[in-house]
Amino acid sequence: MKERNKVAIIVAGGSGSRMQSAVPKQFLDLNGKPVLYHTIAAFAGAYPDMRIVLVLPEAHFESAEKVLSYFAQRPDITLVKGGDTRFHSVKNGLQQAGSDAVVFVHDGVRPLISTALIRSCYEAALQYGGAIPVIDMKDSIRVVEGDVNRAVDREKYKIIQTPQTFLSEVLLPAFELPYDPLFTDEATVAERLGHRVHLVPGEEANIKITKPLDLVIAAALLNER
Ligand SMILES: Nc1ccn([C@@H]2O[C@H](COP(=O)(O)OP(=O)(O)OP(=O)(O)O)[C@@H](O)[C@H]2O)c(=O)n1
Ligand SMILES: C[C@](O)(CO)[C@H](O)COP(=O)(O)O
Repeated sequence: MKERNKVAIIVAGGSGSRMQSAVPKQFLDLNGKPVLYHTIAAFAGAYPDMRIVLVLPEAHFESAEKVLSYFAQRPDITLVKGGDTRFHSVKNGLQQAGSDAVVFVHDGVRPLISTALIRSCYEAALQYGGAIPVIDMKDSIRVVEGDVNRAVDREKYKIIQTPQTFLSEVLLPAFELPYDPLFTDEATVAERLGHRVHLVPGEEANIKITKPLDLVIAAALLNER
C-alpha cells in the first residue's frame, strides 16, 4: 500500500476542569517532564516523517516552549490555538493537515501511547480509511433511564481511546459538519457522514489523564517501562 504523509494532531486545548488543578493537566509533571512532553515524544519517535500539530489554549502558547525545551532535538511542530470544545480544537488543527495524509488525532493527556499502537492505527487507516483503538470493559455496567436501571451485556460495549486515525479525505469533509454535542471523538463525526468505523485493539495503559488518580497511575506505569 502507498505510504502517506503522517500528521499527528495532538489536542491539548482544554482547561482540565475535572483535574481541579491551577495548571492545566497537560502541563503537569509526570516523572520529571510535562505530561505533553511524553505524548509528543511518542509521536515524534513513531515515524521519522511524522509532522505534529499541537493544539493549545492561546493563553498557554508560552508553556509550549517549556515543554519543547525538554527535547534534545526539537520535533517538527506547528502550534494552533484551541477552540471552545474538543471538536473545535480538532477542527482548528485539521486546517494544518494538508492533503494525502494519514491524520492521527490524539488526546494530549494520553501520554502512555506506544509506538506499536500508533503504527497499528496507521496500517489500519491505510487499509480501511480510518481506525480507532478500543479496549474491553472490566466492570459490570447498567443503563439508567429516569428512575429505572437495568443490567446490560458489557460484551456489546467498548471503551474508546485515541489516536483516532483517518485518511485526510475522510476527516476533513466530516469536520465541515455543524457541531453536535455528541461529537466527543472523531469516529462519531466520520460516522455521521456515513463512514463505517474500524476498531483496532487499544492498550489498557493508554489511559486518559482526567482526574488526580490518573496521574498517579500514569506515573507508576511509566516507572515500569
Ligand atoms: N476545548 C478543548 C477541550 C479539550 N481538548 C483536549 O481534548 C483532550 C481530552 O479532553 P479532556 O480530557 O476532557 O480534557 P479537558 O477538556 O481539558 O478536561 P475537562 O473535561 O475535565 O475540563 C485533552 O487533551 C484536552 O486538552 C481540547 O483540545 N480543546
Ligand atoms: C476522545 C476520547 O478520549 C475517547 O475516549 C474521549 O471521547 C474524550 O472525551 P472527553 O469528554 O473530552 O473526556
